[in-house]
Amino acid sequence: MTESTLFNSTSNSPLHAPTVWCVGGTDSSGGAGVTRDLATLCDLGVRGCVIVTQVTAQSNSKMLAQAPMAPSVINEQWQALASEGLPHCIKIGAVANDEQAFSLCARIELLAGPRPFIIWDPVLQTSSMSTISRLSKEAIVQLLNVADIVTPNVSELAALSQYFRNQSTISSHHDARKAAKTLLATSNLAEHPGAEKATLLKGVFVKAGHADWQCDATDMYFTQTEDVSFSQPRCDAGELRGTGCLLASAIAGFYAKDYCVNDALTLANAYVRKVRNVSTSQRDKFHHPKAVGFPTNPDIFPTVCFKNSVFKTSANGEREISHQHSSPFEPFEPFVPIAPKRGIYPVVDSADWIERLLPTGVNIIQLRIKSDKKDSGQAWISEEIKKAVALTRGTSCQLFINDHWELAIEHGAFGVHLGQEDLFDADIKAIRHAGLRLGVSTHGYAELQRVKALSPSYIALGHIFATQTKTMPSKPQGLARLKQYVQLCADTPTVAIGGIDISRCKAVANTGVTHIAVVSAITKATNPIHAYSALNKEAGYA
Ligand SMILES: Cc1ncc(COP(=O)(O)OP(=O)(O)O)c(N)n1
Ligand SMILES: Cc1ncsc1CCOP(=O)(O)O
Ligand SMILES: [Mg+2]
Repeated sequence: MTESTLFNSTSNSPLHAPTVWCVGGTDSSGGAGVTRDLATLCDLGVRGCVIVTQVTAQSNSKMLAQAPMAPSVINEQWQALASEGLPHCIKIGAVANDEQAFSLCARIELLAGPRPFIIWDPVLQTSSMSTISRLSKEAIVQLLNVADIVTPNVSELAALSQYFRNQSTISSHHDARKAAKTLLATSNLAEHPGAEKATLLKGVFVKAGHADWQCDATDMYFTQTEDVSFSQPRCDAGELRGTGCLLASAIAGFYAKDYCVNDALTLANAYVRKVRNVSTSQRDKFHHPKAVGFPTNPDIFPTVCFKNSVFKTSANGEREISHQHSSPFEPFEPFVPIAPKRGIYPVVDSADWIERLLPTGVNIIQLRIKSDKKDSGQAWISEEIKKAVALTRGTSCQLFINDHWELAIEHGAFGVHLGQEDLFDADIKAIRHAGLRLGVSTHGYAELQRVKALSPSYIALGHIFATQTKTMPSKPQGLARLKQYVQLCADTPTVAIGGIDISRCKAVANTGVTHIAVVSAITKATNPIHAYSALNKEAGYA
């Protein structure tokens, strides 16, 4: 076959079923490499395909022989797969040598149309300390420039980053961050003028495995603008083979299942914990991962912490961090939960609406005044909040104020509702101290695991369906995920929001969510009072 017919046979449309191509070496012992990748993907219900870069003859403790594939054999495997359509994700593991790396990168760069997400797990050595990847600086730069994320452990991060900086050891979070930022900087638009933004390295996920300075086991994810950490108590129950491959292939699998990157990282962390818990309880010297399925149990999920950097460009054009917002929430006393009675939660934009809805007996309501009305000025907003507080005082209606936490405290509202961004700026301690309740928005696993550390009065989960009310940066979550989130929230009350109307509210209530928040289903109804009662009844709350 000629080069052009090979490429003509490539379908650019992604395959329908979640699919991951695993590029890497075989491990005859079954502990690591593509052998491990396939077992992980199968456990997660994802189709795994392989492109073998080398065959290794190894036992649990020894490497006996290695045979790298010729680049032409790698190309043939690639073409065989590509003729059936592209996967959602390509996970690259051990690449034996430069020749293989250059050929793979050329394949990836030639992909037209929306590219699969590319995870490079830079496996350099086996756990028995045999080198399985010898790459030059040029090959590393090329791989960094085709990958979306790279997932080194601390030793691999040190080995990769030594080419680009003076320091080669990593013995603190600060070192890890600096090394990761160095890798991110190699993927630079200026050096690749033809490159589209979407093809640049987005993040470096540093696996906690060899981070001996940590008390907890904390995986660290560094992007250009954000640091995210995923912490679990360290698990001393023996060593498990192939955890690096397990974690990277789980990330690939969850991404292929259409989870956003931060959620795929959170789920993969929980998955590895579950595998560890189950697989290391036996008495074998070498533990091999067992199939455990999709993670659902709250106990195995990490605590997630976000740190956002705000950049400023200096006079000489260099971008530097001007300050950072962080959210390592101090251990708070839990916020008082909302009343346990399940119900419809109207979200409205004026005190007049609250006055109109109060006679229905509504027991939770939110005043959400956004930008168009903000033009009326801070004084107007303050007046509206004051009126709303006065209207609900002495009633059983729990009034939450969206965004304006200082005014909510000033006027003595029942509670405040804050989104993820709001949490960086709000004084959570002051809200807690003033005795207000706190509701928080989340849009997936990572955010949920972030806010659980706050012990809020309720956790909002959204958006469940497409909504016309607000432009959302995330995808609709749907009912299946909502059900999983409700389970993860355990005893904390939950609120579903986004695109919920009378035709959907029964199915939403059936997920076990304690409250259903609606904007347009009430404010755009011909008869809002009737709409409120009908929603409550349909959900089975009345
Ligand atoms: C109950 C409920 N859930 C989610 C939101 C959204 O809050 P946030 O993410 O801060 O976005 P804005 O409402 O401020 O646009 C909410 N208000 N209420
Ligand atoms: C404020 C907000 N946050 C997430 S979805 C949403 C709007 C929900 O409005 P609607 O009920 O009309 O879809
Ligand atoms: Mg907000």
